[in-house]
Amino acid sequence: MGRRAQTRPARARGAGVSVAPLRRSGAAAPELAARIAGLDWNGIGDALDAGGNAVLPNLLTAEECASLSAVYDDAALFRSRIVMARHGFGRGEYQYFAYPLPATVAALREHLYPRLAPIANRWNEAMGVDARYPQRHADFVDRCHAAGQRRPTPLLLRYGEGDYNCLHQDLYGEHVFPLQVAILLSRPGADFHGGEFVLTEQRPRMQSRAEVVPLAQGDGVAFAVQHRPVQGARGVYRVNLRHGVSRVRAGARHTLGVIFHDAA
Ligand SMILES: O=C(O)CCC(=O)C(=O)O
Ligand SMILES: [Fe+2]
Repeated sequence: MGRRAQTRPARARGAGVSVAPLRRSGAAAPELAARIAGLDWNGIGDALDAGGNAVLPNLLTAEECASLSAVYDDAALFRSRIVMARHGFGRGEYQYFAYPLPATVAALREHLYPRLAPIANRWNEAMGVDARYPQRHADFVDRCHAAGQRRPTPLLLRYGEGDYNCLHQDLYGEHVFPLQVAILLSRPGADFHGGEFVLTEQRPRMQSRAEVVPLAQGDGVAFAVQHRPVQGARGVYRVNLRHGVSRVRAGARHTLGVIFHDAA
C-alpha cells in the first residue's frame, strides 16, 4: 500500500526568510539531536499511550522548515514523485527522498527512532505482536534492507489550494515500524488556511473517532502507523488508525514525513 498527494506548482515561499542550502550528508546538526533529547519524552509516551498521537513542539526551526520546503523543486534529491489525484490518494503531490538523505532528514530518523522504539516494543508486547525493534535505527534499516525493503520512505509533501490527503496508512512491506512523525513546514494562518492534520481510530465493533492535531510551523506529530493497544475492561484490544489532511482552503502547505521502515 502506498501513499498520497497535490497538483499545482507551489511557489517557493520566501517572505524574507533566508534559505540555507540543505546539506545532503555529513555531521547533521548536533543541535537537532540536542533538541530531540530535550523533548519531554515521558509526556510524549503518555500522550501516545492515551490517544495514539503526540505533538513534538518546535522540532525544526523556521529556517530549517524553509530550507526543506525549498528543496521540493530540486529533483536530484528525490527518487520518485507521486501526484495524488492519479492514484485516488487525494489532491496535491509528494516526493520520496533518495539516499543519501539530506542531513536534517537523516538526523531526524536517527535521533527520533531510539525514543520511539521503546514505545513500539511496549505496544507490540501489549498487542501480542512478535516484532521487537533494536535500539539503533541503522540496525532496523538493515533488517528492512535484508528483506528487500531498500527504498527510502522519508518524503516531502506539497499542497496548494483545494488539495487534501485522504485517510491512509503508510505500509510498504512486511517490516513496519509502528510509529511515524510528520512535521509541518509551513505557517498555519499565514502560508495556508485549512489543511489540518487528521487522525481516525477505528475501534472493534464501534464507530470511528476522529481527532485533529493542531500544529504550528516546525512542530511534529508522532502517531501510530497502523495499530495501537487500548486497555479495555476485558483486556487489551487493538485499534486501527489512519491519518490524512483536510482540504487546504488557501495558500500552500508543505510537510516532511519521517517514516522509519523502508519500502519494497
Ligand atoms: O501532510 C501531512 O500532514 C500528512 C503527511 C503524511 O501523510 C505523512 O507524513 O505520512
Ligand atoms: Fe502518510
